[in-house]
Amino acid sequence: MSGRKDDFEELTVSEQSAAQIDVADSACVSGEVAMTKSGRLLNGNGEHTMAVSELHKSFGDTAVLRGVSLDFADEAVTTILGPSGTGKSVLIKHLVGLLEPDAGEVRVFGQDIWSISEAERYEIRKKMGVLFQDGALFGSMNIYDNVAFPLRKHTDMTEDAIAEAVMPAMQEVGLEAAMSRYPGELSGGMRKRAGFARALVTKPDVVLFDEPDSGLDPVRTSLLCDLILQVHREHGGTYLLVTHDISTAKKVSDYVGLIWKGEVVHYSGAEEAFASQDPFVRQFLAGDSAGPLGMD
Ligand SMILES: Nc1ncnc2c1ncn2[C@@H]1O[C@H](COP(=O)(O)OP(=O)(O)OP(=O)(O)O)[C@@H](O)[C@H]1O
Repeated sequence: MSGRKDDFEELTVSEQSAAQIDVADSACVSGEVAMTKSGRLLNGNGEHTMAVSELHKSFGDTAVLRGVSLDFADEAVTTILGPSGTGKSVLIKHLVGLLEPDAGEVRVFGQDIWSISEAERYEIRKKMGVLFQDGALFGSMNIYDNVAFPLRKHTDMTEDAIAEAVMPAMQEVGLEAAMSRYPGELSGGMRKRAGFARALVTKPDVVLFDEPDSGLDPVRTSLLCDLILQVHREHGGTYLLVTHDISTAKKVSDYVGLIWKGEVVHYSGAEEAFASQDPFVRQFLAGDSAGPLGMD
């Protein structure tokens, strides 16, 4: 059932992408880190499950993150909104250790992940589930094997134990009837759900969603949001979504941040964000062309 390729070079681009992020999908060890429930957000010094501080990242001459500081509320769903190209995916890649900051700190489970060894960073990544934009599924594996992949790769679980973990994840996302199909045979919404099952199968304490709504119509986006909320209600965890879709943010968020040109221009509880009179927030949420947010 595995169909797994071991040689990275032989994989397609999409499979390489999945292989790179699969390090974030592995067995979760709950309760290792004492979590604060303070809900303190911007620039706090408290130990949240996940926080970034004065994060800077440039590619060549282009400064993408310019001093981003965010505490992500534990056991809540936070959405970071922002126009395309503003650095949202780059932020997520820092949190899972796929990109190293030029300056600043990325703290996850109480550790500055760039001041520890690669082996320690790897252990932290294993406690995080990630749903990347395209689901990052292996095209050469059926859905069951895709979801089982992190368990086969990072644990010594037997196939029976793996099935016991994979089947509930499949049921949770409503894909039990499609598990022998290949990603190329699924709709975009089904691929997202398969990616979500893959992110969930290790029961991670942290789940990151990079534009979960990308490529989905409004109804499927809404259904996926319902699913995210339902799973969060059942299992808890610290969830972070990045998106430019306001309806997604309205539906799922406990907290909302807005990033513009690599800086946080707003961060608050969701209710406050959607009622905000801040000109950046108002313009973005209203989709107005007039205002402080421009094309460049
Ligand atoms: N590895 C990289 N090398 C060079 N430039 C990069 C790299 N990764 C991201 N960038 C650039 O960083 C900027 C921010 O990209 P990012 O993908 O984070 O945007 P985003 O806010 O997620 O946008 P979208 O909503 O369109 O996905 C873009 O200009 C992008 O081209």
